[in-house]
Amino acid sequence: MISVWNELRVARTERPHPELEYHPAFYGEEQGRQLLQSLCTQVTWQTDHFMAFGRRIEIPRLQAWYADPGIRYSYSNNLLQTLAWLPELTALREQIELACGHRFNSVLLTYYRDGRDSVSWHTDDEQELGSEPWIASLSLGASRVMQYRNKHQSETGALSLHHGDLLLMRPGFQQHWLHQVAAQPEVDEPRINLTYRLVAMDDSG
Ligand SMILES: O=C(O)CCC(=O)C(=O)O
Ligand SMILES: [Fe+2]
Repeated sequence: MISVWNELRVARTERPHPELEYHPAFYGEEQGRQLLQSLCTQVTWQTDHFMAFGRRIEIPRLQAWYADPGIRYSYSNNLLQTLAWLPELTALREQIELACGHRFNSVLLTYYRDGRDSVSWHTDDEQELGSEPWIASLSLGASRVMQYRNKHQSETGALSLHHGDLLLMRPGFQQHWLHQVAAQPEVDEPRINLTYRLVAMDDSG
């Protein structure tokens, strides 16, 4: 597969680093609007929960998980229900694989209904992703800020992710950095983020 990433611009952050590759407007404006619209209505959005201090708390966003047969994925002890691929998501997967020269077998969709929805500091370092994951993240809809901070030093950064932008997180990013999309109460439009991942097959049956 030919990688086109060498033609792309690296994220313009306060201090750009080699573990992020940023391709603004990877997806066209109108094409993106149509995809956003169709995902809003066709995806089986799930409300997930986590346990804290003995209480079951709803996470502040909706999610959906699409993957090849045999792939199972859980985070924070939540096993995500695997849905069968929608044609739109398969087409996008091919486009993204071609652009970045990496294979993906699953996608986590996150629906931020408005600026009150968020995802707090975390790293995508589940065991199933292996030690050196490539994760491709496409943003649709409202612009939101992704912040990241180094796990070992005080270094931080932020990136404004706009409609149609593609961000490739290289191996090393999950190992050394945490990231979050904090609440931005002034945002009243929805946003969908898709993170394509390569998850190891579950052999446990
Ligand atoms: O919404 C984003 O840009 C990031 C989402 C994220 O961190 C994730 O899906 O793991
Ligand atoms: Fe993440």
